[in-house]
Amino acid sequence: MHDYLTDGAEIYRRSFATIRAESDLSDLSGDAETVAVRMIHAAGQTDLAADIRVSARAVAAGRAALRSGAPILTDANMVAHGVTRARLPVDNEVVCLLRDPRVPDLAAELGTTRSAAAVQLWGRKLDGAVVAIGNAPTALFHLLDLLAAGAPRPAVVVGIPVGFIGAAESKDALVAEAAGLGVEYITVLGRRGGSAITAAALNALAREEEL
Ligand SMILES: C/C1=C2N=C(/C=C3N=C(/C(C)=C4\N[C@@](C)([C@@H]5N=C1[C@](C)(CCC(=O)O)[C@H]5CC(=O)O)[C@@](C)(CC(=O)O)[C@@H]4CCC(=O)O)[C@@](C)(CC(=O)O)[C@@H]\3CCC(=O)O)C(C)(C)[C@@H]/2CCC(=O)O
Repeated sequence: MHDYLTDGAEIYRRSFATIRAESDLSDLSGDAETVAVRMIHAAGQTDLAADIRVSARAVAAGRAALRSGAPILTDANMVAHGVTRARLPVDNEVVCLLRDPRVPDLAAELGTTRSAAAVQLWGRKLDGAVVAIGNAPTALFHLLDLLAAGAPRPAVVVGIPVGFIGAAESKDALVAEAAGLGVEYITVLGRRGGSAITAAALNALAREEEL
């Protein structure tokens, strides 16, 4: 028999104590810190803190949007499935259009990925929404292009795509362009990111709690 911890609450307690002991969270404000802690928890990497960037009003804007019933728009089904529905304040709609039947033709027409084409289909739903891009760099680039062209403003962009091709660049563009576009953001600079970290950030926005 292996000797290991089986009490879920105690696993969480020790986990968050370890994160707080090993992470330098000093650059993050109070509400950003609680979101960052959940992101670090999902990544299992305490040095993630150094790369996390949260714009000044991102957490407040995201929480207010969710309380007022805004939808969550995601690039990947993995992000959508990671949202803990019980944490959502008003049973907010969680939307991923990647499997919409219009997507393959639209992607071919636009000459881009299915992930980016699905973003195009968000349309007016973008207005005041909580956007979460956790997988596809092309989805984040396409969103920034749509916003620059005058698309409705989401309340916050949780933009944390992962990978080697375009991920760091798309997140640098988000940070550089957000103020000019009038959007709040939560991101992780560099190659790291992904659906789990993004879903964790959404779950932290969905319910305020001290960890
Ligand atoms: C280039 C792509 C990347 N995908 C990565 C990592 C993961 N992707 C997984 C899965 C299951 C999916 N990835 C797609 C989004 C698919 N991935 C791509 C694209 C080819 C292009 C996106 C882009 O570059 O912006 C993309 C297909 C598209 O046309 O948009 C997915 C839709 C593919 C599919 O199954 O059809 C699918 C998402 C399904 C869903 O959740 O809805 C992985 C689980 C990989 C695997 O299956 O082994 C993994 C998940 C990572 C995560 O945490 O989300 C990268 C690394 C992001 C990479 C982009 C950058 C790079 O460096 O290559």
